[in-house]
Amino acid sequence: MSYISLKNVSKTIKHKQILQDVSLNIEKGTITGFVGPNGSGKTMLFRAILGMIKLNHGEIKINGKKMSLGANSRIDIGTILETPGFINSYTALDNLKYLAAIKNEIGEKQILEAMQLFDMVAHKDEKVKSFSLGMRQKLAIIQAIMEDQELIVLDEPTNGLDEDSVHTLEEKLRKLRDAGKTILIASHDRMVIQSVADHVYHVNEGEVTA
Ligand SMILES: Nc1ncnc2c1ncn2[C@@H]1O[C@H](COP(=O)(O)OP(=O)(O)OP(=O)(O)O)[C@@H](O)[C@H]1O
Repeated sequence: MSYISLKNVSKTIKHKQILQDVSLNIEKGTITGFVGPNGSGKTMLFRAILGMIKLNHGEIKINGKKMSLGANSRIDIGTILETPGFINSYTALDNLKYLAAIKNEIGEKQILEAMQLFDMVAHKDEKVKSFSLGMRQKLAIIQAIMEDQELIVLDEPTNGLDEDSVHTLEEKLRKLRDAGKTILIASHDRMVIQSVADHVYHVNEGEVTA
C-alpha cells in the first residue's frame, strides 16, 4: 500500500478546473517533487493532500486514512504553504515556541536543535520584524520540520534563499528522507526539484503527469 494515494482528484472553483483528475501514489521515505509554472495548481494540490479544501471528485488517502476537509489533525504533518504567519513583534525563538505550543510535543531544547539548520540559533533573540525574506523563509522551514513529523510538505521552500542555503536545505531533506520521512516539495525551480527529488511530477493547468 502506498503511503499517499490520490485517485481521480478534481477541484473546480467558479467553473474553473483547478485540479483535473489527478491520480498518483507516493511511497513512504521518498522525496517527491512537483514542478510547474505559476498558477498551475501546485499549491492547490498540496491543499488537497493536507485536507484543507473540499474536493469535487476523487479520494485521497494518507497512511490508509481517508483525508477530507479538516482531517489533517490525524496525520503528523509539517508544512509551509506560501508565506507563514509569524508575529513580527516576537523574537524568532518565541515565534517557534508559540507554534510548538499548539501541539505541545516539543520544548525549547528541540526547537534550538532545529534552529541549528541555517545557523538560525545566532538570530534566535532577534525580532522577526527585522528579518529579511530569506531569514523568514529559513524560520518557516525550521518550523515545518522541528516537530519531527512523518510527512513534510514544502511549497516553494527555496523562495528568498541564497545558493548556500538551498544546498543546506537539500542536504537536510536527504537526511530526513533517509530517516524515513516522506517529503513533498513544489517549486517552479526545476533545478532544485531535479537535484533533490526521487520522483518528479509536472503540474500544468491542474494536470499532474510524471
Ligand atoms: N481561492 C481561489 N479562488 C479562485 N481561484 C483560485 C483560488 N486559489 C487559487 N486559485 C486558482 O487556482 C489555480 C492554481 O493556483 P495555485 O496557487 O495552486 O498555483 P501554483 O502552481 O501554486 O502557483 P505559484 O507557483 O504561483 O504558487 C490558479 O489559476 C489560481 O488562480
